[in-house]
Amino acid sequence: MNGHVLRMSGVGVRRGAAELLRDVDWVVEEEDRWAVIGPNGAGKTTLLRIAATQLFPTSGSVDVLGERMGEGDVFELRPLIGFAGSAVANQVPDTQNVLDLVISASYGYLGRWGEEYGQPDHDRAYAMLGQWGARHLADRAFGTLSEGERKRVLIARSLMSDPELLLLDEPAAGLDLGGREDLVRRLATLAADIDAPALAVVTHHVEEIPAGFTHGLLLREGRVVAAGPLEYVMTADNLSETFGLPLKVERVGDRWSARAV
Ligand SMILES: Nc1ncnc2c1ncn2[C@@H]1O[C@H](COP(=O)(O)OP(=O)(O)OP(=O)(O)O)[C@@H](O)[C@H]1O
Repeated sequence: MNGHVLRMSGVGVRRGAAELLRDVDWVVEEEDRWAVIGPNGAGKTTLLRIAATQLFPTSGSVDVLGERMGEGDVFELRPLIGFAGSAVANQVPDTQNVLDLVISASYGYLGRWGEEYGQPDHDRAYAMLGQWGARHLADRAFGTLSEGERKRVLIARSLMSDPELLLLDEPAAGLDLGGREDLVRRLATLAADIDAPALAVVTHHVEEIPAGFTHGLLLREGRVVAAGPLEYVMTADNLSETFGLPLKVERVGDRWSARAV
């Protein structure tokens, strides 16, 4: 696997005249925990969908878990890549049972289609739901869950197959303050687990970067403003350029905050 979980070189995505991503280089190693930060429309979801092998770039090369995209069978890779976000949530029928949604992820499916699962699968699905504070939701229909409950169920689902790369697209979006802090704390616990997969979490807000995250990638209008260890990337200059306004950035303990000056 050359030590890299993910390597993008010169990646671009074009749709008509629009350049969604431009010349993106990004290397994720096994032990990395990345925050991908940028304003609305910066290309964050597009970037994550490429990493999840759901979208093929127009230019450049992508290696995921040792496979060059376009050369191997992506269906074999998919159970090794956990992916949660609104792109996944939007595909889940409202009537989908939560336990079935989680358990079926071990085979890369989105919901149950009559296949049989053993006791170990059930035990792991309950364990994953428990780890994300959602065990009590196992028998509910997905459409009846609150936004925060959906987020936690989808993260539990994304970990079901014991992936080597976990991609979370705006896991804290739409959560109230308590819900956000609970989620950020759970993500910090995951980040501290040496057996956890490589992580990449998309957010608009530096306040949502969990403790223990190691790297940051700042995106603006499809291009990388800065990428690397958080302490080097999270400067006022870099974040001001990323969001297009003068910002003051502070590190408060193991968390970050930013506000306009
Ligand atoms: N098929 C398409 N044709 C043209 N433009 C597109 C297409 N798909 C996406 N875009 C544009 O590409 C840009 C990047 O979209 P993307 O969803 O990756 O951004 P994002 O950083 O995740 O945004 P947000 O934070 O608002 O979710 C947006 O301006 C979007 O409108």
